[in-house]
Amino acid sequence: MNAPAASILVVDDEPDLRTLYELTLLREGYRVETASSVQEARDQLKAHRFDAVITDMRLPDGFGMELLQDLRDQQRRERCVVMTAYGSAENAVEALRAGAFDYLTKPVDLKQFRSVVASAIQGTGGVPPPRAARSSGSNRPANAPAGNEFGGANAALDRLVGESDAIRNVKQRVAKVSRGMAPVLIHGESGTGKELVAQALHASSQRADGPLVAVNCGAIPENLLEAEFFGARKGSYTGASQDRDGYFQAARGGTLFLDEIGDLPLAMQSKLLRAIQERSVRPLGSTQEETVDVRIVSATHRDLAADVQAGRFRQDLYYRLNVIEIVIPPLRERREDLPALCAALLTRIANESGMPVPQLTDQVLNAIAAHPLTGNVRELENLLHRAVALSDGDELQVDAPSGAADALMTRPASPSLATEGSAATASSSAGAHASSPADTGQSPQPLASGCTVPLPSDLQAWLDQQEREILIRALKESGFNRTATAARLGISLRQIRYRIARLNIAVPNDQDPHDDLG
Ligand SMILES: Nc1ncnc2c1ncn2[C@@H]1O[C@H](COP(=O)(O)OP(=O)(O)OP(=O)(O)O)[C@@H](O)[C@H]1O
Repeated sequence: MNAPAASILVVDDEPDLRTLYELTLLREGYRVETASSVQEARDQLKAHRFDAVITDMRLPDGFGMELLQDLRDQQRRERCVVMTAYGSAENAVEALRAGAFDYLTKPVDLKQFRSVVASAIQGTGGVPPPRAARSSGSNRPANAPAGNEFGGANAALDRLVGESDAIRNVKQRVAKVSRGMAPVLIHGESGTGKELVAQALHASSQRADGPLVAVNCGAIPENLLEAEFFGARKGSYTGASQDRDGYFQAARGGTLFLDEIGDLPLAMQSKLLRAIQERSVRPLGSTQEETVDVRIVSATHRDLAADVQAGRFRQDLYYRLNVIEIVIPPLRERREDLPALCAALLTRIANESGMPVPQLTDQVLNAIAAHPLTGNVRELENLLHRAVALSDGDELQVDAPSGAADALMTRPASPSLATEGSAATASSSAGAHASSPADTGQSPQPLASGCTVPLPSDLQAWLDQQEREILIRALKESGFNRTATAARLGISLRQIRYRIARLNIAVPNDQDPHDDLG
């Protein structure tokens, strides 16, 4: 039995245009009703359910936005596409922010019209005609739930670990805005999970079966940007031996994730803006425009508003990309997520290396929490990778943060500062009192008075040098016996080996009988 074709309500007060849209849609195989005013549209919506509503913005008795508002207030399933006058970017952005699925600019390009309608009815339950389904670039049957390829929308959201209010908000926002075409700008420091959020947006959208193309805008040489983004025809530049698609073409029917968007040079920003506005691109060396149906998600760690002020980023592009903003706060502002994140990351790391999941004890958690983790979840992930690599059996060995190393270097005589537990003293510097685990994650304590260490211009090199000198001294004093040196400094054998290797210390043949263990 064939499912009924998708049904669409077209609202426009100009009879000629209404007829044009109606005929176009009927020819595509949809069922179509029309209305010429807000009131007529309301009557139609009272009497029928549709899959999509396409409405002009200006109507004789009100605005298309009112219909959009009605649909939202009544929690109706119809997706709404708003038609706005050419050049009124504000209206389009306002409509998207208010929950419109997408917008079209007048005079409407019929090819674009068909493609936008096709993507609006995807996943609504209404069946798109075969031709429209093809042009949308998706292989998924119209009524299949979104998110199949990535294990479902929920699975994608579950990968975003954290129970803090901040992460909860992020997840709610992803769930709310994923179904629609509104561009999303994700803002967060490096390593906070921007790419993960982009993946969740894609997987929760009706485009989940289409491609997700991720581009690091800062990593592409400037002279290749245009060809990489828009494609190139054979012979259009030296080395272009055949036609090739760009990111826009590759992302057709899916999502284009533009990471580090703030790194895009100004000239390319203009070209990108044009592609987004026109929904079409012209490959290098081609005379033909190609329509592209992609959703744009971008990300940045920069303050783009400040970049706009400073003239480094185009205001109109910022406005276009930032229709919906998702902010991911740094890890230091959501320390309560640490236990869940550590557990999830450890499970992932252990599974990847085919080993049992190590135990996450309070002591280990405290040692991890002692790190300021300015590199956010990525740094946490690296720390756990190292902890697993250095672990003695089930026991995770968490590196002391460099602040603690500082304490270790300047007070080698105090064994209590060099024990495993000293990781919790991360935030205290030389001479400062060891803080309790509850102090973790706070800003570094000031140096105790009387400490006259000159400020190094390269902290890491300085710390390494101190560590090196201490290790060499302790090794010499124990006759280059690594086990004894490790015991003397209160660290494990594995850790001392790791440090000796890291600092490239040449140790004469060690006759330590334990040394070849592990
Ligand atoms: N909430 C989270 N739950 C689970 N894993 C996370 C979370 N946030 C980040 N990660 C993991 O941390 C690592 C870094 O995340 P991601 O690459 O998404 O960050 P990013 O903000 O895009 O970084 P950058 O700006 O440096 O590109 C990834 O391995 C990711 O899976």
